Amino acid sequence: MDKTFGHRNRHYSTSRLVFWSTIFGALLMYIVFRSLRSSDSLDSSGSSSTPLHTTAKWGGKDWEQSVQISAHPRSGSHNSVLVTGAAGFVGSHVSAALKRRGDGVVGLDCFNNYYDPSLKRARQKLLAESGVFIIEGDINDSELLKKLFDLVTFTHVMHLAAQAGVRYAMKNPNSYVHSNIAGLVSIFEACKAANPQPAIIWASSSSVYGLNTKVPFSEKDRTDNPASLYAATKKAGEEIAHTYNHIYGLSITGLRFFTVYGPWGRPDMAYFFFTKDILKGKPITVYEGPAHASVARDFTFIDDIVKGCLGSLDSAEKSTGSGGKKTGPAQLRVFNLGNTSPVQVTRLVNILEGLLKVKAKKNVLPLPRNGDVLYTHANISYAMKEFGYKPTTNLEAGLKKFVKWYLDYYSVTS
Ligand SMILES: O=C(O)[C@H]1O[C@H](OP(=O)(O)OP(=O)(O)OC[C@H]2O[C@@H](n3ccc(=O)[nH]c3=O)[C@H](O)[C@@H]2O)[C@H](O)[C@@H](O)[C@@H]1O
Repeated sequence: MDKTFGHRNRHYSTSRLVFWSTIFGALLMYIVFRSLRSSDSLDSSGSSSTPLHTTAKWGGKDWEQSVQISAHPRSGSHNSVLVTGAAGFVGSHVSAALKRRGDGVVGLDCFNNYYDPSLKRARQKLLAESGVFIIEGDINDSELLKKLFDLVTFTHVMHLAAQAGVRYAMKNPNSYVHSNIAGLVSIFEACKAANPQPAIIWASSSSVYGLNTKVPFSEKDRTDNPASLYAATKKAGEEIAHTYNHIYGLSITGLRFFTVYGPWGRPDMAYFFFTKDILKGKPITVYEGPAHASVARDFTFIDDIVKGCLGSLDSAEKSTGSGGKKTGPAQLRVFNLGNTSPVQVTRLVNILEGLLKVKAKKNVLPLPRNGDVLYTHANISYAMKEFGYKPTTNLEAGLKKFVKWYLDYYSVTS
């Protein structure tokens, strides 16, 4: 009886083992499958993990040589610029423009999977062809930054690496703190310790104006009504800039970009995925404000933004610190870089329909409380006065260039 029971018991234990092994195996496969999926680019539902997947490859003799060659200015220029986020939308355009005019340029990018990394790789390839080397690494890697500043005397840091996107901040808040706050501090720390210290130009955002209703937005306006965590991290960045300027004598210029668009743009932005979805015949969601109020943006074309970035770099004064100590007051500026001509999102859709020759399937929905604001409009007189900033591309002309690029790029690679 005992034996039988014992045997039955053993049999029961074996089947229990098989049962639990199967469950455990299935669970393991599910976890592996999920982690593989999350290393793909962000899907439209925005499901993602924290932190975003990145790549880091640096160090060694060949690497050091590539950095130094890339940093070397051509005759006529004395600038060696570190561009963070160089494989990103604005970063790649700015790197190319700096290189074209003879500045030495070293890029830094973590190639994370917030959106399709193959687009970042394609930008990297183009930049490599024009002699810009992009380091694969994280702006939070202080060891890497130290090594870089030991290798090169940077005259400027164009800090464009960031966690972008207004609505995604609700899905992955920590990625904003990691890149836009911790990452910014890490860059400032490296710059403060460098000798001589570089001047810093960095990307803030029009979103710092948040729920302000007085338009056009001026740099003199208060910015203490952020509508998204993204905006709050950019606003925090502006305050952090103030302290590094005040304590260490770093020359710092913040640029408040207004909804930048154009060729090689960001797939997470509305104009980009509207184009994709309209071409596929998929419905798009167009937000509207209370009482059917139109939502509008001061859409700014990338070439105008590049001119603004170069203008602010060229007008930046030197930092005054040395050996981590301030020796005198240093420049601290914030500029709006917009188009100063807001356009309704419904109009943006009409322009795309015309360019793509496809009618959009529109779902009009009330603006969800997801960080979006109703309206943006830049007053650009300060940038105009300081370095002659003057945008010249309207939305029709800019979207025409974007659509041309989009059709070329995706028919070649897909
Ligand atoms: O100006 C800025 O500083 C910001 O501009 C953009 O943010 P946003 O203006 O929200 O750009 P999109 O996400 O492309 O949205 C553009 C417009 O389309 C609307 N939209 C967006 C998505 C959608 O499905 N439907 C829709 O109507 C939004 O409400 C918004 O009015 C960038 O994504 C931010 O990284 C940047 O900092």
